[in-house]
Amino acid sequence: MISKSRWKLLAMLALVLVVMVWYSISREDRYIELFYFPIPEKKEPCFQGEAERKASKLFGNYSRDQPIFLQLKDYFWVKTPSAYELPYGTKGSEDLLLRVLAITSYSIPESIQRLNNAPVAGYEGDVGSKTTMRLFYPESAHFNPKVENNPDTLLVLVAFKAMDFHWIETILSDKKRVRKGFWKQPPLIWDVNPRQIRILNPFFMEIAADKLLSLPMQQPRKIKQVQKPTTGLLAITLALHLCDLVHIAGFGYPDAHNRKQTIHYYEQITLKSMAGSGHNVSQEALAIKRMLEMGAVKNLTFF
Ligand SMILES: CC(=O)N[C@H]1[C@H]([C@H](O)[C@H](O)CO)O[C@](OP(=O)(O)OC[C@H]2O[C@@H](n3ccc(N)nc3=O)[C@H](O)[C@@H]2O)(C(=O)O)C[C@@H]1O
Ligand SMILES: CO[C@@H]1[C@H](O)[C@@H](O)[C@H](O[C@H]2[C@H](O)[C@@H](NC(C)=O)[C@H](OCc3ccccc3)O[C@@H]2CO)O[C@@H]1CO
Repeated sequence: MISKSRWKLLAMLALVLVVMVWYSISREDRYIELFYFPIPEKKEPCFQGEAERKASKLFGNYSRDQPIFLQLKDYFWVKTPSAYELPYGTKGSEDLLLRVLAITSYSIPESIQRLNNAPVAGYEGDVGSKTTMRLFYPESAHFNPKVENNPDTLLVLVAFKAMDFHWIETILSDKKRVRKGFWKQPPLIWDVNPRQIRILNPFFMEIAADKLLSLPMQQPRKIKQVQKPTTGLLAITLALHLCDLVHIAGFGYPDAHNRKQTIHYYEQITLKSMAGSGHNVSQEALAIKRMLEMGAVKNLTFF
C-alpha cells in the first residue's frame, strides 16, 4: 500500500514534469537545453584579413580586386576579354551573358553558406538556418527555388557551359525553353525573383582548378569528360576570398573502396554515382587537407 503522503509526492512530481515538458516545448531553445546535452559554444576570435593572408599563400599572386559576381558594365560599356571559355572564363559567351546581366543584379551579400540542392530544414544544427548564398547550376537547381532558401537568399549561377546562360535567360525572360544540351533536365518553370539571381565570376573556378588542383585550363575538345572542381571546392575558394574566417562542414568522401557508404547526408547515392562526373575526389581531399593544415579553413565535421 502506498501512503497518502507518498501519493501526494508522486502527484507533485508528475505535475512538475508536465510543467517542465510544457515549458520546454513552448520554448524550443529551452527544450534543447533540457533534453539534450547543450553543445558548448566555442568563441573564436575573427581577425580581419586572416583568411586573405592564408589564401594568398594558397593561391599565390592573385588579385583580390576581382568582382564576385559578373556585372553588366564590364560587358556592356567595355569589352572584358577573357582568356578562357566556360567554366574558367567567358570567352565566346559574351553575347549570351550580356543578355543575362541585363536582367539580373550584382550587389554583394554579407556572408556565404550552402550549395546545390542540399537541404537545410532538419539539419540546422550542422548547417545553420540561414542560407545567404546558394551556388547552383541548372541541373542542380531545386524545382522549387523557395524550398531550402530564404526569401533573400542569393541564387548564384555557376555556369559550366553557354547553355547555362541560355537556360537562365529563358527562365527570367520567359522565352522558349530549350531541352537539349543538359546532362539532366533542369526546371522549365522556375518561380524565382530575378533580383535574387547572381552570376558567379568564373575567375573563382579558374583559381580552384589552377591553384588548388593544378588542372589544365584548356582541355582538348574531343576529351569525353572535362576535369573540373566540385562546387564545394569552388565555394571554399570563394569563401577564402570573401570571409575573414572560413568553417567547412560535410566535406570528405567515404573510403573509395566502400561501395555501399552514401556520399550525401540527405540521400542514399554512393560514390558509384560520381563516375563520369569529372571530379577528382582524392585530389580535392588533398587540397582540403592542405588548407586545414595551414589553418586557412577550419573543419566542423569529420574529414
Ligand atoms: C552524382 C553527381 O554527379 N554528384 C555531383 C553533385 C550533383 O551533380 C549535384 O548534387 C546535383 O544536385 O554535385 C557535386 O557535389 P555535391 O552537391 O554532391 O556536393 C557539394 C560539395 O560537397 C562535397 N562533398 C559532398 C559529399 C561528401 N560526402 N563529401 C564531400 O566532400 C563535394 O565534393 C562538393 O564539393 C558538385 O556540384 O560539386 C559533385 C557531385 O559529383
Ligand atoms: C561541378 O560539376 C557538376 C557536377 O558535379 C558534375 O557531376 C556534372 O558533370 C556532368 C558534366 O558536366 C556533363 N558534361 C557536359 C559537357 O555537359 C556530363 O555530360 C555527359 C552527358 C552528356 C549527355 C547526357 C548525359 C550525360 O555529365 C556529367 C554528369 O554525369 O557537372 C556539373 C556541372 O554542370
